[in-house]
Amino acid sequence: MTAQDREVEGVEDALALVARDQARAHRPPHVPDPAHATRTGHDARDPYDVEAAHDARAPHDAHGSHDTPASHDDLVSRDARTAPAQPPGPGDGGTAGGGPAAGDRRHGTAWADARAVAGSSGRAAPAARARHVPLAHALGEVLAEPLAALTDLPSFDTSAMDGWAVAGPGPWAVRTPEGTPVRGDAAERSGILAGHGESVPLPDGAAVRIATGARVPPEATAVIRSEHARTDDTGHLHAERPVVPGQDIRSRGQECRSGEPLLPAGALVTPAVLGLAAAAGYDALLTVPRPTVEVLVLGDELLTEGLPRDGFIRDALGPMLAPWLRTLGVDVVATHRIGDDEDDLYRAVTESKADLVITTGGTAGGPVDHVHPVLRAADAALLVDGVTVRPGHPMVLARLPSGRHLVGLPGNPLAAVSGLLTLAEPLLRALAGRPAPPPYRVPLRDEVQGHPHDTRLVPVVHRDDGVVPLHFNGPAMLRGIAAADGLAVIPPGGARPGEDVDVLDLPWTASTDGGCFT
Ligand SMILES: Nc1nc2c(c(=O)[nH]1)N[C@H]1C(S)=C(S)[C@@H](COP(=O)(O)OP(=O)(O)OC[C@H]3O[C@@H](n4cnc5c(N)ncnc54)[C@H](O)[C@@H]3O)O[C@H]1N2
Ligand code: MOO
Repeated sequence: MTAQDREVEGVEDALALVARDQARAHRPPHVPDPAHATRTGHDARDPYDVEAAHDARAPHDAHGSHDTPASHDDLVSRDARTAPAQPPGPGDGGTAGGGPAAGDRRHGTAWADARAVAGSSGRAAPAARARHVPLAHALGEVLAEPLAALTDLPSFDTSAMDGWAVAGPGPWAVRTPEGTPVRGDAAERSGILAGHGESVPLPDGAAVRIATGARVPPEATAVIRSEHARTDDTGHLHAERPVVPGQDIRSRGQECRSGEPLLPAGALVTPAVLGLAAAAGYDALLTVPRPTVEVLVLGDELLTEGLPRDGFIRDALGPMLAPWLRTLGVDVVATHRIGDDEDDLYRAVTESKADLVITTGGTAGGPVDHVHPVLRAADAALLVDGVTVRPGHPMVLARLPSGRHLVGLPGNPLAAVSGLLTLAEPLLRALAGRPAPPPYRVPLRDEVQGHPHDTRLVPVVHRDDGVVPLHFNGPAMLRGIAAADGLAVIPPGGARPGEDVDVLDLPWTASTDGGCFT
């Protein structure tokens, strides 16, 4: 690990903490007013107005030249929408050199199909060996077997209050836990405490001082709270309100019986699950290990610090991906920066021991775009080669001969986010044994223009009356997504105001996701 890599790790940890803190709020606190985010002068124009127009001129040629001037006529409004072109189904089993998935760069796999292929490829991966881990290390993993109670809970009849255990009707003769009559202060001090062994049975007409959490003596019929009873000089206890049999006694097995299933296999181990498991008698849990991921950031033009200069730009993906991935419950083993060198990339890909290698950049057909040549040389099977989604259409999913996976994210930063959510997230969820969050739809507040044939993923922010699409959503821009709390899935042809659209939550806004525990 280089000094730079170590520095990046530090930044990532800090961002992971920010993510965790933000997960506590339903929506991120920093989300600006969408009116501001969407309508601040002409710079806030949807950049897709330009880039989609180019794409619409040559919608079937992801890698062709885009030299036609932009025209507003090329955009497709929802009203004018015709039935979207049916892209081919997901390819599977092609190789990087050809085959059903590899060949059709002109269309690519439909967005929903690409996600399904990624998920099923993760599920089909050789099952990661579940193993027992101490409770302290199980947070954020997934149960590989149901959590069954190892004991009754509570495991004995327990006093729910500080007070007096009594048997039968009162008044009661006060005694010590051992059965000796007692009065005055001595009676107050001689009670049954939590953590003490079983005391002698309490005969009818007797009372003994008892603490919250202590074992109720056999034959006791109720517990009376200290504030609801008084003792007299003769060593008797008097209730100051009616006593209901069983009151303030937590009876053994009230919460569960030994062997009773408490949670199903596949449940995420949250802090509450750790507490329940400990209460139910567990020292260790059988869990699916977190998938491991190695991130390879490609590009000779990337700087890791300071201002962009002389054609160099800052690496936006190195600082973003590892913490984002950690919110998905994975173990990011390293983020490495690799120049535009094919041999280095080949070595890094084929020597990685991670379950998933994620590359950034180099997916297109430029002179130093080495992802496809390396996958060919590594004899990888291309499961998804291009997706009909904007941004991000050159994304790629491959399975290496070792059975490990590679996701190639396009270099444009928002395109990389699109690839992350389209391919990496469903794959990693499946590898981790985690269920996908239930899909949900929300009305769109403002119209979003569509691509004629491709799905669009557009950063949005939730408001009471629906989701508001944010501008600055071009493939190279992170300004929109940084202010967003979700990505709206815009079907080919676009969506009108009020139309329901699918929304993908960002992990730091989905507090039920479990992603904040990493
Ligand atoms: N002739 C064509 N060229 C391109 C097409 C096309 O269809 N025909 N598609 C464009 C689209 S869409 C995308 S997306 C990109 C994908 O390119 P690559 O995956 O090969 O990525 P690069 O060329 O390496 O980089 C693209 C862009 O992103 C910047 N970049 C790369 N890495 C980072 C990073 N870590 N942080 C910030 N920015 C990064 C890079 O400097 C480039 O500007 O291809 C288009 N080209
Ligand atoms: O539009 Mo590219 O697909 O920049 O992602």
